[in-house]
Amino acid sequence: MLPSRGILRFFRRIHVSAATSSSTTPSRFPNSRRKKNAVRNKNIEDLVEPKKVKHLAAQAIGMEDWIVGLDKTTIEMALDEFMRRPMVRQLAQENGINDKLFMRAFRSFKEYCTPEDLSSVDSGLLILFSDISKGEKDVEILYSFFLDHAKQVFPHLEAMDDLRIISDLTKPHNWYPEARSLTRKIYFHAGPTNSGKTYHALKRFNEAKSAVFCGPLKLLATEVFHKSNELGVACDLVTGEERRFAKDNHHPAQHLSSTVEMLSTQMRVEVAVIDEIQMLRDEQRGWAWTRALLGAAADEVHLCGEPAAIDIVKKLLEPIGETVEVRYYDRKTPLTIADKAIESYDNIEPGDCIVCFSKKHIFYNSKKLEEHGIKPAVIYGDLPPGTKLAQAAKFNDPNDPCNVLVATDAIGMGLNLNIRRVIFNSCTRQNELLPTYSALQIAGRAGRFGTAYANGVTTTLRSQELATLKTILAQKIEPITNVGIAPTYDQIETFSFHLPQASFVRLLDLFVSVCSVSNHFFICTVDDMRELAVLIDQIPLPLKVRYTFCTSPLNTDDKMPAAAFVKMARRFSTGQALTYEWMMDMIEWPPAPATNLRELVFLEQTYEILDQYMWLSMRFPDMLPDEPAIREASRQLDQMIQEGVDSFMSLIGPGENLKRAEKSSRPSEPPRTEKKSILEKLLKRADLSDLDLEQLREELNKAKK
Ligand SMILES: Nc1ncnc2c1ncn2[C@@H]1O[C@H](COP(=O)(O)OP(=O)(O)OP(=O)(O)O)[C@@H](O)[C@H]1O
Ligand SMILES: [Mg+2]
Repeated sequence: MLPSRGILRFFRRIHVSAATSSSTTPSRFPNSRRKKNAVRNKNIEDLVEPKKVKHLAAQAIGMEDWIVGLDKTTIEMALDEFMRRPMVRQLAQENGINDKLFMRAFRSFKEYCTPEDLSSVDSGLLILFSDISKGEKDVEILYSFFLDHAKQVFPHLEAMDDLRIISDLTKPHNWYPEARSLTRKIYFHAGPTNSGKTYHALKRFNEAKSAVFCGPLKLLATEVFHKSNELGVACDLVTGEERRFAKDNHHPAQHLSSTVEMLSTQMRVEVAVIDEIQMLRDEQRGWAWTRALLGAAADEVHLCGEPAAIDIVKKLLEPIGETVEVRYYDRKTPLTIADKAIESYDNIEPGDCIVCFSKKHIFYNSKKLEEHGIKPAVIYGDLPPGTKLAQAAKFNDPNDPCNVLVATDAIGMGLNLNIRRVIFNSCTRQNELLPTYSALQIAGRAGRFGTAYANGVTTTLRSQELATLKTILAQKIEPITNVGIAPTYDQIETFSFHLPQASFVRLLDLFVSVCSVSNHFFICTVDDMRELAVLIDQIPLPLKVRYTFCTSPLNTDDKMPAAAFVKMARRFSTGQALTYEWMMDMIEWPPAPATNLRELVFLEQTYEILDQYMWLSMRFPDMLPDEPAIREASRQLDQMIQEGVDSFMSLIGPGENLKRAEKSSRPSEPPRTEKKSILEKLLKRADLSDLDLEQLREELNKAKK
């Protein structure tokens, strides 16, 4: 969730109005990192902290006479007997105290009943112990005292029923009254990549009187925004960080292109397009597609995506009584798998795109290409949008000498680039084999209809991976059975009323551990949101502000942006506005142009901080009032980064340590671990490719130094 993905990496982006209204919009989410929801696997008893129960100050007069002969040992014996009774355990279970909690509560109870000075114990209890020691009462009589004590130790027990009701996420279709007031017509444009799914949905988008497009990427939303306006259909753009108007903010257009997280479920339109609907399955961002599917308040909802999502979409809409009309499309141009891998950079041709899953490999391949006289365009997730667009435009321009692209799978969704051949640098991402749907998405970028190269080809860089790619691509895409879901802010807030002492981090953990979802859903990963929450846990902020801060798409793995995030939260908490001057002072503006990769990464991270400002400014314009000036600074920075990327070769340089640059990059893309020492590999086999030889040369040179 976070997803991010996800309860919650779940929430990556929050709706624009969320900070100012009590909207039921869930929030957040994620960037492309994939993490498991560690919190989800914990039980509530692992999360709650026992509270210390104090003894009463005053005691009943004459107590000493009633408890003559009672001592600590007698009490301990009675308690141990109590603890062993099956009936006691059963009663405890019925009160929500499972075995683990029972033992923790029991230990506390025992400690409470046996202090150094027995007279500080509750007199009613002492009398019971006295009666038990005389055989006048059974130990089970202690249960009500134990239960009271357990509720003081674990206050959540008192509110358990309420907490379960609040965190019941089993009927998410009921969260969207606006959509439920309509009988929506749902169309599913299904087919492989490059089959015209988005094209057909966008046709309806442009024909309609009012419409919203929900895309998976900022780049795609921006493409739709530009294309619609070029067609004469006035269209605004909304992403997490920006709102652009076809005309001006006094005249919002009837058409809106946005990233899926930004959809307002209160906005009534004729047509809603939800692109890449199979993203419902995404561990971090899935919640945003589920929310859009159930919550888009449109007469017609057009879904575009893999046929693997058809059944689950039908199931999700069943309780609402909405039916789905499926329209199938075939791929418009052929896509073939090459017989041979690339093997040598000498075999790189115009229209080639090398797809890598880490920045290190982006840099490595760019360097190699430039050594072979090829100057590639470069696209990866951390680049600012202006740089990405400029690189894509350069690559797409038939008159530009740049005709080779090196990119991460950031290009994997819906984009139309002039690629003839998609070359996989590797078939594994984060040490896991690429899933078939992901490999098909990426390979599907080759041979886009209407581009210079109609016949798409895919292959690998190294021959030993080609068979793996073939196997992956030959597999059937499994139908999607579960979709992501995330709670709304209101649910978290109500939860907090019952647990006023709990910090926000604990609140999140408790929510994830208690909440219930039905069969077709999973809670998106909360980890990214939680990481942000941990950073600012000690800073006093109202819940809604804290929540909003934590739903921002900031990457906490990068130290510099994380530190800036804390400083911004701290300043916010003092009630002082985050001004342009303050921001510039904090980031020591202006930065120097990058002369090496590390400095380029520094610029990217500075950009991330400015981006964070713009994101927060959309939600708290009064506290972050200088968005225009910050945007201008971010534009300048985008330009500097663009120049840096354009002169990649000089940045990488012969002695540049790619590992060091990678270290500062997102660990969402860790280095490949399967890349063993080439010497080890050679020991196992006899064939040697050019790439192997080059790697060997490098390793030997390094060893020499
Ligand atoms: N009928 C058509 N006439 C003209 N151009 C078309 C037609 N259908 C598709 N195209 C163009 O072909 C390209 C691929 O189409 P589109 O982006 O709709 O494919 P898709 O199925 O959505 O692919 P993906 O799964 O990768 O998102 C686009 O540039 C689109 O404009
Ligand atoms: Mg598409």
